[in-house]
Amino acid sequence: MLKRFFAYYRPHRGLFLLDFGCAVLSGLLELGFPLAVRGFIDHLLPGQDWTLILLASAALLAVYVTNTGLMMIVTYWGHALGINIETEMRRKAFDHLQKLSFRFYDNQKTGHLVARVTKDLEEVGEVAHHGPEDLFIAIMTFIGAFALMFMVHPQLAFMTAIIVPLTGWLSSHYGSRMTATWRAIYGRVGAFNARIEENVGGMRVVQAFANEAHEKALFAEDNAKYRTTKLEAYKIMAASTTISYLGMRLTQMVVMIAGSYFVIRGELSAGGFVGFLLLVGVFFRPVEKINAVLETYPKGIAGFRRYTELLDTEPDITDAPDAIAVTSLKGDIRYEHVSFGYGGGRTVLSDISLEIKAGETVAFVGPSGAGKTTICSLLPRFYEADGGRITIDGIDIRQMTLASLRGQIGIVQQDVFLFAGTLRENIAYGRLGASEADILEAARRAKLDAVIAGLPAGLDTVVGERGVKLSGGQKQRLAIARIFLKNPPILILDEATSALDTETERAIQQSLAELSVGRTTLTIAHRLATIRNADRIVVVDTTGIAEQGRHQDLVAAGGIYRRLHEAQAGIQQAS
Ligand SMILES: Nc1ncnc2c1ncn2[C@@H]1O[C@H](COP(=O)(O)OP(=O)(O)OP(=O)(O)O)[C@@H](O)[C@H]1O
Repeated sequence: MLKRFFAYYRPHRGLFLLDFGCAVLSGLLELGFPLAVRGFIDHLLPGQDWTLILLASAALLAVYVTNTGLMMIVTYWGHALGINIETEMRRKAFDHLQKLSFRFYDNQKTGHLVARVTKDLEEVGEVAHHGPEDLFIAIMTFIGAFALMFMVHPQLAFMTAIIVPLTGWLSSHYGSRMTATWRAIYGRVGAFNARIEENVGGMRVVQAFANEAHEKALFAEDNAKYRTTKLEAYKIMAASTTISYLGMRLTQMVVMIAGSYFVIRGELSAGGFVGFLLLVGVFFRPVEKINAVLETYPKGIAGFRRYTELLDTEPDITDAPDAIAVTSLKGDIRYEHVSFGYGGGRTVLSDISLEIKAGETVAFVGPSGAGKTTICSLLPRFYEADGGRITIDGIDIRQMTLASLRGQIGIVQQDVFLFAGTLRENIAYGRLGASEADILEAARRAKLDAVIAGLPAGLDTVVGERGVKLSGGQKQRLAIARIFLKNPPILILDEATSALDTETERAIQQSLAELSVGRTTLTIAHRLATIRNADRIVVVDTTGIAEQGRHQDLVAAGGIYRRLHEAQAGIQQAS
């Protein structure tokens, strides 16, 4: 994992060396300070020469200014290095999300995924900046301070060093506990992100059912779990900082007593004594650093693990190495012995074979859950068939690049997803970069022009999140306009109008019929009246394709379709 982490430094080698070099230099200058104090007390004070004292002070000032400059470089460029790495990781994570299939998203919570790309990577960025530098400086300062203490007074130095094993034990003990706790915290953050996301997204349902109290209780549970885990982390943090503080003060006491003894015996100068006490402070700085590291490292490591987990999720639907980019397909579709299940051992489609001619309109009907939507979802490869194959114009769809295949298929669903931008942006989603004239033409063909003309901001009207500011019919029209703009040879209309009132449905059906002209159309409808004119009706039930043919023929055949037809005709008469 470490190797994988450091690979991200490669493109920023120069920046890393600059940051690292400056940080090391700054650490060395800090290390020299106690020695300067020793020299000051032992050599300058007795001489009482103000010229020398002022000269030495000026030299010290120069060192301070240099160090300030170094620290500025480290603070800015070090963080720049961190954010560069974080940005690269975030780009990769987001790119990877685009490649993962419906099957992956079926099993994910949005909030968890959002946390991975935002908060997790922020922590990784922090570690990327501070990690190697802090560790190196901690070791350098530790060894450097000890060497200097040894130089000043070896016996005192050994007494101080007794504390070293304690420090080592502290860092490894608290380090592993903190990593585990931070992992848990991230899990909790993901859980309540998901909870908030779902609550806000589904607020209309929450309020419609007046289930606010239920939602509050669920959230309170997640929030309390987060609090408990965070308190656990703070407990570890408090213990480690207290112990290291106590360690330092105790060592200083030992040095005070033993140092006084050596000064009285004339074995240590006054300057050496003060310098040594300052060195004890420097010696303990790595311990403080390690405490800081204990806080940031585990967060970063936990974040990086979750990031790599995401990157390691192999996309299950990808382009074959020899896939071809298809353009202008005619739209002859064949399902050959296709089988499929969503997992868990249940087969949804078993040995389905079906041929649809270019330009033909085929309607799928049948009981709920029979697999009508599933049949259509396999065509753009939203899911991959487990057995058999699907071809368009004789080419296996797995031999086409995903982007080009999906570029040939337009989908209008009952639940239209709109982005929070303007009408213009949402229509242009059908063909990014389309001209104003093309967008207006598509809107006209989808009979959205009257709606646009009635809006003060016209095409620039903001539709609200998921298009909440539009009516169901308007959203459908927008979805149709998108497809007019995209102009694909194949259409999938998935229960596109079943949620609309009869009049709007009729108007939209007319637009859909216009959209279908000259395109191979697969349509799924619950209301048989809307598909009566289809070239062919395919009846799907749990056994597969039960019957197919034109409306009149199927009614005459007296099978499932006839029963469905009579049931619906009965309902319509009754209402
Ligand atoms: N993403 C999914 N993951 C797991 N199972 C699924 C998924 N989507 C559908 N199913 C299951 O597959 C079966 C077929 O579903 P499908 O949506 O294709 O039926 P349908 O005929 O279109 O139904 P409806 O008319 O109610 O929309 C159902 O039993 C359903 O529960």
